[in-house]
Amino acid sequence: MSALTLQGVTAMRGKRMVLHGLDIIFVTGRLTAVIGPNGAGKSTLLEAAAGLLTPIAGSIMLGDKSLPVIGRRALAERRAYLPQRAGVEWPISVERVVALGLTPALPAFGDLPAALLPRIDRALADCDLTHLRDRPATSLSGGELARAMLARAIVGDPELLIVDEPTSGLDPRHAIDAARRLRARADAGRTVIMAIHDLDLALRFADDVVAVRDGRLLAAGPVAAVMTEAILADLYDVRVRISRDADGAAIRFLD
Ligand SMILES: Nc1ncnc2c1ncn2[C@@H]1O[C@H](COP(=O)(O)OP(=O)(O)OP(=O)(O)O)[C@@H](O)[C@H]1O
Repeated sequence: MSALTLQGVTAMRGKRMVLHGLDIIFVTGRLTAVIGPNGAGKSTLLEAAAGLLTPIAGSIMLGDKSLPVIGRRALAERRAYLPQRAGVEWPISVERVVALGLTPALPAFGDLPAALLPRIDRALADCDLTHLRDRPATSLSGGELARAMLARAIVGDPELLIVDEPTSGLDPRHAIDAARRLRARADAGRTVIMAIHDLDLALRFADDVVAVRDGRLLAAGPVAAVMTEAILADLYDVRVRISRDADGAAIRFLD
């Protein structure tokens, strides 16, 4: 299992410079939350980390090899990426959508190998989708579809799991379940990276936090070191209070 190391990563979107020389290590066996205001560059950072956006400068290494050296095919077998607005264009079943996460492990033609079916069953159950498995994915609610997309990302048990806003649109029960799933992948030794706006979930479930503002690293490190009132106030430009009680910590944004 391998850490993901970014060195001096600079990236553009169209003609705009969006990431400016980022140095970050995403540690194996840890769940890292990427936080920051809208437009900070979180999705761009995740796309670059997934090898789907090529930086104009800097390097990204998975273990001791850079992503271009690993190559697209081998990378597809080792990492899964869930984009922010994942959607389905065709009315294929939820089960089929989840099975797409196994594509790198599938033969090019024919039915799904029976040996892979238990993995699909497990991912469907983990994301509370068993009762929806035969439904066309195009008929799902936004939150149900988000759960199907998360199931697709985790079904292959990738060593590098990168998810962009995995809890967006989910009700509290399913959001907590999703965060717990990602936590479990990290506990199983995978490198897990999630961009997230729900800071209470980040505080509760993440090990490390990477705070990005204007395409630059504002802070990175263990949750307790980064999710402080001072750093969050600086990051979001709003007053912040973190209150703690027997049930844990909660973040309040003040005017
Ligand atoms: N195709 C594009 N062309 C030009 N600029 C883009 C493009 N895509 C994104 N951007 C810009 O890049 C910057 C970073 O966008 P990005 O989606 O990475 O931010 P983010 O932190 O994920 O935001 P959010 O929290 O709103 O999802 C933003 O200013 C955005 O407007």
